[in-house]
Amino acid sequence: MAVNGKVALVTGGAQGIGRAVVRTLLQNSAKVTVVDMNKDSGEGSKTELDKEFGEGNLAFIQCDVRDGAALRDAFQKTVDKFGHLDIVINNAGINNEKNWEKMIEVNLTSVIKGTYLALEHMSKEHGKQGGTIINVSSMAAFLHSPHQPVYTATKHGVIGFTRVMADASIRGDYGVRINALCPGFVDTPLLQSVELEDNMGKFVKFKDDFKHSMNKFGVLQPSFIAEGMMRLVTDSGLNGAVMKITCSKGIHFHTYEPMSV
Ligand SMILES: NC(=O)C1=CN([C@@H]2O[C@H](COP(=O)(O)OP(=O)(O)OC[C@H]3O[C@@H](n4cnc5c(N)ncnc54)[C@H](O)[C@@H]3O)[C@@H](O)[C@H]2O)C=CC1
Ligand SMILES: CCCCCC(=O)/C=C/[C@H]1[C@H](O)CC(=O)[C@@H]1CCCCCCC(=O)O
Repeated sequence: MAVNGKVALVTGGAQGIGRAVVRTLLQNSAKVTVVDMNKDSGEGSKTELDKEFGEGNLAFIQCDVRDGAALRDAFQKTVDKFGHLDIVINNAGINNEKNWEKMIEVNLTSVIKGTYLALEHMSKEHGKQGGTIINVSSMAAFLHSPHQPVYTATKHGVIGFTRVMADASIRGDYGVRINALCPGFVDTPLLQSVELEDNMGKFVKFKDDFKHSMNKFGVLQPSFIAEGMMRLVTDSGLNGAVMKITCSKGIHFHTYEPMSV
């Protein structure tokens, strides 16, 4: 898929990895809607990006992705403003083992909601033109920390759901490619959460273990993750792929044993 002229929706696009991919999409002449709960970050990011890429290419919609009606409205507003939808990146995520029910809602339930809403606006089963979806998981699904049981569970869930939906898209001729992206540690504000009892609960006493892991595995830049995302967007041969991005191996893919049946 060529990106120029395409319309993208990115959840959690106001900062971190999401903001990096929003900027890359704009650099490639896409129209973008940023869906994020943080009004200040979202409006600030829009102001900066409008200065760099001109007005009319970026919309910011304040929305908590857990609010299904608001998320549905954000998708519709995107289509109303830009005419169609081609790319959806379900990126919004948190690290909160203390309020783990909320974390499941954000990291997994909202990714499912975002995927289904994306299909409503892109799938040929709904008379649309096709498109591509990226769901953001984590390397925590392959090399986990004992201090992140529910974060790890949500990221495993994203992979499982994404792989099944990719198969469903083939079987149902949706015309939509659906892939997962699994970064290692990335230099964003999310990493600061390991220091906070409000986020880690009883696991906060193990924060030095995270620092050790970061030193051992290295910390990636958001722009590199955006590079991987753009490959998932543009490579029409990728569906059901699980892209891994690490300091040691760069951008690569997980391979699964073929199913025996
Ligand atoms: N930073 C890292 O080391 C890694 C991050 N990831 C994943 O990448 C994704 C992005 O993370 P980062 O950019 O690092 O985090 P971040 O904390 O820097 O940015 C996350 C963005 O999502 C927004 N957000 C959070 N909850 C929301 C909600 N309920 N509704 C709407 N927006 C919401 C925040 O306002 C923020 O703008 C997450 O899914 C995270 O789990 C995966 C592997 C490593
Ligand atoms: C610290 C807040 C969690 C958000 C960032 C994230 O998803 C971190 C994942 C790490 C998890 O906490 C434990 C890990 O080891 C994950 C990173 C694994 C990187 C593996 C790199 C392997 C390699 O380079 O070969």
